[in-house]
Amino acid sequence: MRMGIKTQKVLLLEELIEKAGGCAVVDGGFATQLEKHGASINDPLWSALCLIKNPQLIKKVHLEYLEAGADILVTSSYQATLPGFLSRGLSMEEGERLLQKSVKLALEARDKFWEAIENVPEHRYNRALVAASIGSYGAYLADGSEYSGRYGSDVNLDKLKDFHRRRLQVLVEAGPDLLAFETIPNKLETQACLELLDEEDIQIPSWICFSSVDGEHAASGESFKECLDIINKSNKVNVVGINCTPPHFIENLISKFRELTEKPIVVYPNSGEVWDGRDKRWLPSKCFGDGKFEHYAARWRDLGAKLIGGCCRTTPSTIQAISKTYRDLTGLKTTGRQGRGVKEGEA
Ligand SMILES: C[S+](C)CC[C@H](N)C(=O)O
Ligand SMILES: N[C@@H](CCS)C(=O)O
Ligand SMILES: [Zn+2]
Repeated sequence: MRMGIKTQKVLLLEELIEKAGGCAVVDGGFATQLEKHGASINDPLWSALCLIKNPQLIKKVHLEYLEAGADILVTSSYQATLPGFLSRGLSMEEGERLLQKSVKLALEARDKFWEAIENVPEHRYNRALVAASIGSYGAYLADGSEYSGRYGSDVNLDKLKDFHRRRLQVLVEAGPDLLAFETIPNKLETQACLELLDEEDIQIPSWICFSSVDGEHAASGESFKECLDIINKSNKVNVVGINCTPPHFIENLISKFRELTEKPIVVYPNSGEVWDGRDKRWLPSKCFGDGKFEHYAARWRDLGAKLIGGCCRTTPSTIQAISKTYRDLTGLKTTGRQGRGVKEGEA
């Protein structure tokens, strides 16, 4: 019997985690790295502006994260939305093409990198997977509400489903390996994502990641128990976790999630700086600063997280450090620039 696409893609993800020694590395702050290269994204479209203005820079950033050792690339579609593009005077077709392009650029970067590396003797990379980013409704609002979950009384389940539906369809048709729902701040949007995955009968794996501003609850203040109880009933969500949340909250949140779900856990926190949605800038971290990200990351792996990376204000050097830490812990030896993926004695 032929294996369904769902099973194939889930297997790809499981195999990747296994090949990486039990914990695969997600890339780091995508928008952050665009800015490091001089991109100006102080705009309602934020990083998605580069899909219009400088798509080649997007590919370059993906390649930098691959080079650093990322096993999973997250696409540039976090704040790429059809209403966002329409409000800039683009047509529906142009908007859909930009969404497709976000996946295409990541797939091209992955294939280019893998072609260059796969025949290099004793290379230590894994063939990366591409996760299509689906930022929350709050990301589209561009008012910082992905960190509060306060969407206003006019926003109900149907409105959130309408907002997400067409983008989800277009991204899936573009052929990513998985879907990454990012900075989901409340239970209502969780429910909307779950219903859409079912209604659209999505056949690729997905993760749902929450933001948290207190290290205990979802950003809205709702309990993670409420959010995870509904996710646990879905077989369309393969992995759950936290992104764009200060790193000093992550240890407690992994332990909490492990009590609340049997699904594998993904964490990719930010640097600890705090986004000021009104002034559109990062404010210095209040509590984070002494520990190094990769030392925290070793602990997150020990606690059982299966996918670990960085979000805003982390860079390829963060990812390279995490990748090296895991390799050392797993007894994976290095050759050349950046080795991962082959156990000592196997090479
Ligand atoms: C992850 S946040 C820093 C992205 C930007 C935000 N949605 C805004 O546009 O203000
Ligand atoms: N994938 C997005 C997440 C922002 S919170 C980015 O890295 O830009
Ligand atoms: Zn972020």
